[in-house]
Parts: sequence; C-alpha cells; structure tokens
Amino acid sequence: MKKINEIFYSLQGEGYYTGTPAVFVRFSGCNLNCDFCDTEHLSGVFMSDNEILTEITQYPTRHIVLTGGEPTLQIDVSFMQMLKEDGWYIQIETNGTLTSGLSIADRWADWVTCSPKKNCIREKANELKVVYIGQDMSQYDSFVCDVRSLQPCSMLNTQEVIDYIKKHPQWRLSLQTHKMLDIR
Ligand SMILES: C[S@@+](CC[C@H](N)C(=O)[O-])C[C@H]1O[C@@H](n2cnc3c(N)ncnc32)[C@H](O)[C@@H]1O
Ligand SMILES: Nc1nc2[nH]cc(C(=O)O)c2c(=O)[nH]1
Ligand code: SF4
Ligand SMILES: [Mg+2]
Repeated sequence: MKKINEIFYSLQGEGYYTGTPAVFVRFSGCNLNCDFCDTEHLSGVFMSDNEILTEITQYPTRHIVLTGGEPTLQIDVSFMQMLKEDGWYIQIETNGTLTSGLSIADRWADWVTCSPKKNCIREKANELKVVYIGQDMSQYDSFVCDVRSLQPCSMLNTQEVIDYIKKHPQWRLSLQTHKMLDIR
C-alpha cells in the first residue's frame, strides 16, 4: 500500500515539461520540512498499486508526475514496473536526499527532476530545479544534468531570478504557471 495525498490531472506547471498534460500522484509525507514548502502533503489515504493504476488510467495521457511529499520514500520496483508495463512516461520530482530513492528513480523514471534541499546527495538528474532563496549558487556547479531550471520562491522574487539568469545563462526560468493560471 502507498499513502497518497492526492491524484489529479493537470498541466505540468513547472520546469522543463511546463505545459505538458500529466497525471499527478502526490505521495503523502516527507523526510524534510522546508520553511517555504507550498504543499500540504501529510494527509492521505492508503491505496494499493492497482487502485492507483485504476485511478490514473481514466485520463487520456500517459505522462505521470510522481511528487509529494517525497515520492522516493514510497516508490518501489513493482510500482515502477507496473507503470512502465502500462506505457507511462514517468517523471519524478525529488528533493535528492534519500539513497533509497536514488537507484529506483534512476533505473525506472524517464525524467528525474531534482529540486535539491539541504543534505542533497544526488549529483545528477535530467533536470536540476532550484528554488531560489538567495542561496550560494556555486554549490550546484558540479551537478550533472541536461537542464538547469531556477524557480522563484512562491512567485515572490521573480525579478531577482530573471536578473540572476541573465547574468548566468546556464540557467533557465521555471515559473509556477499552474499558480499563475489558478489551476491545480
Ligand atoms: C512540493 S515539492 C515535492 C517533491 C519533492 N519533495 C521536492 O521537494 O522536490 C514539488 C516542487 O515544489 C517546489 N516548491 C515547494 N515549495 C515551493 C515554493 N514555495 N515556491 C516554489 N517552489 C516550491 C519544490 O522545490 C519542488 O520542486
Ligand atoms: N500543475 C502542477 N504542476 C506541478 N509540478 C510540480 C508540482 C508539485 O507540486 O510537485 C506541481 C503541482 O502541484 N501542480
Ligand atoms: S522536500 Fe519537497 S515536499 Fe518536502 S518539505 Fe521540502 S519542498 Fe516540501
Ligand atoms: Mg506544487
């Protein structure tokens, strides 16, 4: 059983796949408690893998976003295998802090988006998606990835992020477009 906070169909609001229709599975619970976290993820109901599959397959896409909370606390091989056998393109949003989640995500996900938090142990991903809170950005220099996305925190410091990116063009802007559009 997995503890699930919510399952919904929307557009990917952030990062490289912004605008892509996707089913979101938000796993309940996290190993961190970031000050700026914009998500209520503690509540949830227990669902079997088959119940999750029944819920997600009612939508006309096969792009899934595993998020949370921290999805790497709960994903396992049989869950990921089930999704691949059903033809899903699996994107995972992770804080990059858990060794347990590293191997499963890297082996089974088609796209790993790492939004590194303190004690991040992940050193590579498809996408590095940093929430900008004025931190020392040199800590990300050695991170290996295809895309470096920089995201304003709670849409409050967008101009500062734009200014930073114009000076450091290896980064690209990630806006939380679902919040701008007032969709989920
Ligand atoms: C709620 S987290 C869940 C996945 C995972 N725990 C993580 O942190 O990557 C989903 C995404 O929202 C971002 N996020 C959380 N709070 C935010 C905020 N106030 N402003 C901008 N992005 C935020 C996270 O950094 C992460 O990229
Ligand atoms: N539309 C939409 N896109 C998202 N991309 C990442 C999200 C998340 O909370 O992980 C999220 C979310 O909550 N909604
Ligand atoms: S790691 Fe992600 S879900 Fe957990 S508290 Fe931080 S932003 Fe929220
Ligand atoms: Mg969100």
